[in-house]
Amino acid sequence: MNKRSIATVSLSGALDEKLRAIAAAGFDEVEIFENDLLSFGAGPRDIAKLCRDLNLKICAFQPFRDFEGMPEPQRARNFARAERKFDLMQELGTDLLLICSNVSPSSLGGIDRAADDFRELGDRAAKRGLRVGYEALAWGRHVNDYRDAWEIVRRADHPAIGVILDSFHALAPGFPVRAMASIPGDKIFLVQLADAPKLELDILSWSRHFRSFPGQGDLPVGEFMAAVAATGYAGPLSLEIFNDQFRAGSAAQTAIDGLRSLILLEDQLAPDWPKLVSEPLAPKAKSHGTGFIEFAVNETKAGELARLLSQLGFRKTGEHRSKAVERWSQGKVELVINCETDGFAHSHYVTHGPGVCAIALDVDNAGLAMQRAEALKTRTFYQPVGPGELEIPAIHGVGGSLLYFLDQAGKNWDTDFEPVASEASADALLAVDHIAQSMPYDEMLSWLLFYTGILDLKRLPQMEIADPRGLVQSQAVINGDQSLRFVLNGSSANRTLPARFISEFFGSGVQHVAFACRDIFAAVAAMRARGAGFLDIPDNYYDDIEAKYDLAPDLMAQLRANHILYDREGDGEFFQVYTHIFDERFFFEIVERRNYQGFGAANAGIRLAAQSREVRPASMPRV
Ligand SMILES: O=C(O)c1ccc(O)c(O)c1
Ligand SMILES: [Mg+2]
Repeated sequence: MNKRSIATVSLSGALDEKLRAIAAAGFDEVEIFENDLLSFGAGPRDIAKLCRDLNLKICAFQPFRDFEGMPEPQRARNFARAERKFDLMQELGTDLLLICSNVSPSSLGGIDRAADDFRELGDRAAKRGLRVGYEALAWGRHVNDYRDAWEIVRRADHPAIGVILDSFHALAPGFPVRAMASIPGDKIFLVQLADAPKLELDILSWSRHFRSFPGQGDLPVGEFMAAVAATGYAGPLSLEIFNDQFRAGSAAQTAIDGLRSLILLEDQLAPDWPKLVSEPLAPKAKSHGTGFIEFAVNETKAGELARLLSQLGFRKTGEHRSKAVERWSQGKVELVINCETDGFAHSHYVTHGPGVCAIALDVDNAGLAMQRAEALKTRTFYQPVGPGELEIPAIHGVGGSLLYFLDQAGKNWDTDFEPVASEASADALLAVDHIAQSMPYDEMLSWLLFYTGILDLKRLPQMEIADPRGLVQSQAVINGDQSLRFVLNGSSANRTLPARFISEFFGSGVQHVAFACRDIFAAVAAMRARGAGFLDIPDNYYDDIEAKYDLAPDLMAQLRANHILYDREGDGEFFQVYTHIFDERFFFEIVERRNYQGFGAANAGIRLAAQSREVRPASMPRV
C-alpha cells in the first residue's frame, strides 16, 4: 500500500501546527513547503525532531524554482543554490528535492540542455545520497507538460533524477494520462494529487487558489490515479492543495478531510488496484430518505413549535414514556420535539438555542454505514441509553448535530413512545423533500466530502444566490431515487441571512426543512385555515413571473394570494412557499414538484430578501 502524504502548503497555521494536524489525522509522510520552513521560528533540525516525534517521514522538500536551462552566470549560481538546499535537506532528514519547471523569462529551452543540467545535478545529489524529482508546472516557460518533463528525465538518464507527477498539472490542461504508461514506476519519485472545480480561469490562478481534495472538484483524478497505479509506482501519494479556504480554515479539520479524500480515492480504485488498499471500505450507505428529524428546544419553545406544526397539519402521535419528548407526524414525515433537561439534545439546545439537533436517515444497513463512517474518520457518538431503550448508531454531523442511521432494526425507534390518539385527517404533507444547512463558506467542501463519502449522494452543480447583503453559495447533494436531498448553503459575506443564522445559532446547522406535497394550493389553504401564515412575497416578483411564463390568470392570482413562488425547468414546474422564521432561526418550506429536479434557485434571492425584511436589522442588538 502506498504511503499517504500531504504538503504543508495545504493547511493553515504555523509549521508545527500543520505537522501536528497532519500526524493527528493519520498521515504517514509530509512534503515540507519551503515557505513554511523559512517563516518558521525554529530550524530544520528542530523540524526534523518534531517529525520524528510525530512519526512523520518527510518525503520531499519543495519547491526549488527556476533551475534548468539557465544561461551563465545564473546556471552556476543555481548549482550553488541547490547545494545549499541539499545541506538543508540533510538537516531536515529528507532525501527528495522537488524541482518545478522553470518559469523565468531568462530560461532557455531545449530538452537536451535541461537534461544535461539534471544529469550534473544528479551527480551532486547522488554524492550525498539525495534524489531530485522534476515536475512540469502547467505554466512552465518551456516545459509545461509531464510528458516533456519525463523526456528530460529519461535523457538525463541518472539514478538520482526522476519525474514528479501532479494530477492538477496533467488534468487541468487536459493532457492525456495514457502516456504515463511509458514511465517506469521507479522513475516516478513522487505523485501529487489535487482536484479542482471546472473554472474559466488562467491556469496559474486556478492552481494557486482553487485546488481541492480529490472528490471535491471536477477533475478525473481517479483516471489519473489508475494510470499511476499501472506504472507500478510504489511511493507516497501526496496531497498538494493550494486553496484559499484551506489556508484560512482549521488545520485539524482540513487534514482529516485530506485523509478522508485519499481513503475514498484508494477505495474507488481498489477493484482494479487491490494493492492500493489494506482493507476495503464498507460500501456507501444506501439511503432511503429521512427517518425523523429531532428538534431540541425548551418548554416554552416546545409549545410554540408544536403550535406551528399543528398549523402545518402535523399531529402529535406519541409521547416518550420517560422523557419530555414528543413525536409529531404527517405523511411519512416524523418530527421529534425534545425538551429534556439533560442529554445530547439539551446540550445542543444550550449551545445553539432552539433548532434541529439530529437527523435520522433510513439506510439499508446501519452497522455498515457506521463502519464506513468510522473508517472515514468521522466522529461517532455514543450516549448511555435507559433500560429497554433502543440505541441508535450515530455520528457527529454539521455544526455538532447528530446523524443517526436507522435500518430495519432501527425502524422501531418509536418503541419508547406511548401512542397518542389523534383525529384522523387527510395528510397534505407527504415526506421530507430536502434539508438545508447553513455553514461558513469555508466549511462547504468539507461537508460535501462528508456527505458524498459516507452516503450514496451525488453532487449537483453549485449555485450562486444573491442575498441582499452578499452572495450565498448553494450546493445540493441528492441520492439516486431523490428520497434524500441536502442543500448546503455557505456565505463568506457576514451579513447575509445564512451568515446571520450561523452567528445567531452559534454555529452551522439546519436552517430549513422542506416538505413535499401533492397539491400545494389545497395544502396552503388548509394550513391558513388552521392559522398558519407565510412569508410575504412582493408584487414585483409576480409581475415578473406573469411576464416570463404564460400562466393562466387564475393560477397567477392563486400564486399571488398565497405567497407561492413558481419556477420552471424544461417542462417541469415547481411551487414553493415558506413559513415565517421560527425564533429567528429556522423555517419550513412546502414544495410541490411536477417533474422538476431543482430547488427553485431562481427564487432563492427573492426569498432571502423577503426574509431579510422580516428579521430585525443586522445592526440592532438582541434584547
Ligand atoms: O504553484 C506553484 O508554484 C507550485 C509549486 C510546486 C508544485 O508542486 C506545484 O504543483 C505548484
Ligand atoms: Mg505539484
